[in-house]
Amino acid sequence: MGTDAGHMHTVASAAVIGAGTMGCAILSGMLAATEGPFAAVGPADVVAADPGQAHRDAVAERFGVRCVACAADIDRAVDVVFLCVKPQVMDEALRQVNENPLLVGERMPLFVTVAAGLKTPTYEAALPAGARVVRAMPNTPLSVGAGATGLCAGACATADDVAVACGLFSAVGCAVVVEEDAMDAVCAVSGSGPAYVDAFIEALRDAGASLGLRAEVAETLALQTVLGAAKLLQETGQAPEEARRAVCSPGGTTLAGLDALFRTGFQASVQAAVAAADQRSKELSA
Ligand SMILES: NC(=O)C1=CN([C@@H]2O[C@H](COP(=O)(O)OP(=O)(O)OC[C@H]3O[C@@H](n4cnc5c(N)ncnc54)[C@H](O)[C@@H]3O)[C@@H](O)[C@H]2O)C=CC1
Ligand SMILES: O=C(O)[C@@H]1CCC=N1
Repeated sequence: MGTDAGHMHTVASAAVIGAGTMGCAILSGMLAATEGPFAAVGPADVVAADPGQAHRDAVAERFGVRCVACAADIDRAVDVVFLCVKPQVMDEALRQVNENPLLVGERMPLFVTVAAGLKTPTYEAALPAGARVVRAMPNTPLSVGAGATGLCAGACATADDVAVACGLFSAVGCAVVVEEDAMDAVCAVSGSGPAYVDAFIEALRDAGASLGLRAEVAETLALQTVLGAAKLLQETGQAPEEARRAVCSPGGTTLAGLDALFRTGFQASVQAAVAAADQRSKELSA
């Protein structure tokens, strides 16, 4: 990595191992970045590795980056390697990284992993001693530039390494740094969170349909309401409690609705969902 005048490390080249949903979101973020550590990275500086020919063709076409079948085939040294394969095949992907002297030689890249459940010591044990690892837990809205990512540093990662990883995830949403023991909670809140919000939109749509709205109309209204409520909070900086009160007229419809929502256990349901996901994340990483 080079150092610019502001002493912030800049990235000149990167590899993405696993060009699926997350890998493509990361490719898109790094190639679109006009500021931050990835600002200078262009398609010619990036290589993607994926065993799926269809994936490779799609990625080459969409991003104009070079594609190879696996990490062992990467034919250049890079500054950062993003590990974006499923946890179940991470062993194999790391074995292929280890087969490549350009990736595990004297000048090792920074490794940034997005796999759920696998802890940084797992990577540090699989890679040569001294490997710098940053673990990230993004979510699916990353692919539309609106991700929420929690990150933590492995034992050998430097503050600059964390800043580099944050720079990427901030380009496609927001990024927060946490201790590794908080990663299960991050997974439970924001990693899995888009699915809870989807379930809420489904429920709001179905409730509207049960009142006689056409399902498409109810879905359009439910979706835009969730998007709009989140945008209002983000743009005004209001607390959700405050924004919620602004919707409520005394003796009006919203208070009647909220009363029923809370009486029937909405907060307890969300609490239970996050606790169950946190527990499952702990089991998966045990
Ligand atoms: N989908 C989600 O909501 C989230 C996923 N994650 C993590 O992101 C990682 C990737 O997930 P997705 O992108 O959703 O999966 P995906 O299935 O869309 O992409 C994985 C890609 O890895 C490729 N692959 C398999 N073996 C490989 C190998 N040895 N070398 C190179 N590529 C290989 C597959 O062909 C596939 O294209 C997972 O570890 C998951 O835990 C993290 C946060 C949220
Ligand atoms: O469901 C899962 O296990 C992964 C982690 C966060 C989102 N998807």
